[in-house]
Amino acid sequence: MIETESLTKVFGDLTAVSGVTLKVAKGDIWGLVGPDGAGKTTLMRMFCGLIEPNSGRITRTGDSFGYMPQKFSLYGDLTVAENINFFGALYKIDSKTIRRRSDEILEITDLAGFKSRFADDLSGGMKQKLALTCALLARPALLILDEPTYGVDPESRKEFWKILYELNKEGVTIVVSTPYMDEAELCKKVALMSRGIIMSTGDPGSLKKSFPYGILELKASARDLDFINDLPEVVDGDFYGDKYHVAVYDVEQAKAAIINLLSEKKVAIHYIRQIPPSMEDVFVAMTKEEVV
Ligand SMILES: Nc1ncnc2c1ncn2[C@@H]1O[C@H](COP(=O)(O)OP(=O)(O)OP(=O)(O)O)[C@@H](O)[C@H]1O
Repeated sequence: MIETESLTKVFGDLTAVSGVTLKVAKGDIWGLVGPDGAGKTTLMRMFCGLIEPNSGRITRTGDSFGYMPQKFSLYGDLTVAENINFFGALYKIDSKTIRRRSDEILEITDLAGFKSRFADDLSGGMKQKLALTCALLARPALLILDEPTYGVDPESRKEFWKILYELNKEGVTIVVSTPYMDEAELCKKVALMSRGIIMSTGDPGSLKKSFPYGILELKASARDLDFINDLPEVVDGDFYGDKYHVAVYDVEQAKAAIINLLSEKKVAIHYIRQIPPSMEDVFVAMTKEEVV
């Protein structure tokens, strides 16, 4: 539904999107995953035709798409129903159709009981659901969502993703950007983006499978373990909560080297074990490779 070739967008001396070639197929839940400033919003704006690339090519098939920008402007002093009517009118949908469609969508998004509540009085998660409801009014075959769950609590994020899955089952192709790695796991296909570049694309399962390093999880008595990164056996190490994840070339060799080093430094090891890589492990290691 979207295909790009060597898409590049420059702002002054900053290349926000650099030579991006990708394909979003019909039926995808396609996730654009990367940290703040990676270039996700800029790329999505080009998907929507809101900004022009400096070079490269983009084609989007199908004429209907819904877009939920990162900063969606709901009207706080209008109710849920009034916001829906307002956006429906913007899409030039007649009021009877708006009512019918919004009733259906509000059922899916679980907002049916809140029609007369002012948008300002909704929780963050509910606001996002209302924004999604508005983006869905035109019944788009393609939905482009820019960080729809940013800053939303974990429970509401889960609910939001459930809705995305339902919509996808009904045939809506979904393009969604997120800085959250746990959400990357939920996509059918992901593109990992850092500093304007797409580092890798694929389904989360195969990205993890083709990950070239082993991951060791370590719990030890020290708060600072970054000296482990100096070992030649180690690709990269970082804290994940109270555990330390270390990407390594060879699991057994690295394990022995780490145990040795920690014993020299008199740091007690609670445990060290190999674990399967998460999307976050894959992303972090790829970002490091890119810097090197
Ligand atoms: N209109 C603009 N003019 C100048 N610089 C811009 C403009 N839009 C984006 N940028 C810069 O381009 C880079 C990528 O920004 P973009 O918003 O696309 O990233 P992002 O991945 O969506 O991150 P975020 O979640 O913070 O929005 C950033 O360094 C940003 O400051």
